[in-house]
Amino acid sequence: MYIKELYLVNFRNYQEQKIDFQPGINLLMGSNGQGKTNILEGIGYLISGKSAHCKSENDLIRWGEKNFYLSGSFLVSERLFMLEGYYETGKKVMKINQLACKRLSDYVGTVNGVSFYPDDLNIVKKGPNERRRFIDLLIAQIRPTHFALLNAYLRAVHQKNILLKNERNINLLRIQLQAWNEQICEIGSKIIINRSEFTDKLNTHCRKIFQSIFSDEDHLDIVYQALGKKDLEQALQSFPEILEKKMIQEIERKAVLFGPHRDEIIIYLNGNDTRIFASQGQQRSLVLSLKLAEMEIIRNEKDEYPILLLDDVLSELDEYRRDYLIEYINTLQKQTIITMTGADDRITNQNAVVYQVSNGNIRRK
Ligand SMILES: Nc1ncnc2c1ncn2[C@@H]1O[C@H](COP(=O)(O)OP(=O)(O)OP(=O)(O)O)[C@@H](O)[C@H]1O
Repeated sequence: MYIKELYLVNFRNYQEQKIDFQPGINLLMGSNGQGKTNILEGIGYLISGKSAHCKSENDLIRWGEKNFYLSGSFLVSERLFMLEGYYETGKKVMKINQLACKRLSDYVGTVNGVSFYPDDLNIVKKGPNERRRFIDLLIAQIRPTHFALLNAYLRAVHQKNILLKNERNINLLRIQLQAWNEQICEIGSKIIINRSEFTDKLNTHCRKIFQSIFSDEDHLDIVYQALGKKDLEQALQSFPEILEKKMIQEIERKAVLFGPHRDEIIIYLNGNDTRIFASQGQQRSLVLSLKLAEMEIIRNEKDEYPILLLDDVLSELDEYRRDYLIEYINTLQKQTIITMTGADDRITNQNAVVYQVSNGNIRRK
């Protein structure tokens, strides 16, 4: 699959810009702060219906403007898809082939992409939130209903929180909490099952990739701990019981304390938690492995490689890992869009199309 054309209006530092991409390697070159990452952000937004970096879509609107519009034509299994995104405060419309989608779960998954930004290091370095987000986004690309499950689950948790804060009658509170717990259990179990399945897939691919970019002797293990349990069946069986047992604690604290929104995904390298013990270089190689594993998982499920978006990551890697990634891109021969501040012969020699990005303008070289 690949993006043929991108059109942006009032998106970040672009007033109006159209870009034609080629199916192979596309290099966006320019100095710092010119708008290279913003192009990847635009493509990523069209693919996922979400921003990779901004919590509020208002931040994506060009300063001084009231809305933004994006459109892209994509080729997927030789079929042409036109994706569009429009946003103004309080209104968001995502369209596939001119039809507006009611829910994000109706929109995602049409086109797939894997992006690698320098701050993706947080997937390994930071808390479980980042790893849950990573795996949830991966699942949603293949199984868009996962987004619907997450939304339904978060709504139930939100309602339960309101109840815990406001209901003073303890008997009434208990009855209502039981009803919410049943819902949380039902939806939460489906989320846990999806995450567990995809953690297994990640484990299989990531292990092999990490060994090839690091060393054969290193053993990687990604463990999804649902509800604090390492065993999936045990977690699912004990879910209702845990919620029942913890009810008193939740009433005392007036907050929802347990459920898959708190789950951990721990990445072990030779038995040690990589968040604490891996070196910066090992953490980078690990993120690279996770991203390339994501490529393989999507390819296996969709029979096509996703679009690869790389934001200035070559400069973040040491020479060996950089060579590995360049070799990967060159042999992959699929669409890759890379941002760089300076030319790298090993990429520019590979029939790459080069674009010069300068202050919100793009020119093909
Ligand atoms: N909402 C916005 N409206 C207008 N300009 C914006 C907006 N958000 C960010 N910018 C501008 O976009 C530019 C940053 O663009 P971007 O991050 O794409 O740069 P870059 O070329 O990738 O830079 P670097 O090489 O430093 O990563 C900055 O000049 C910033 O001020």
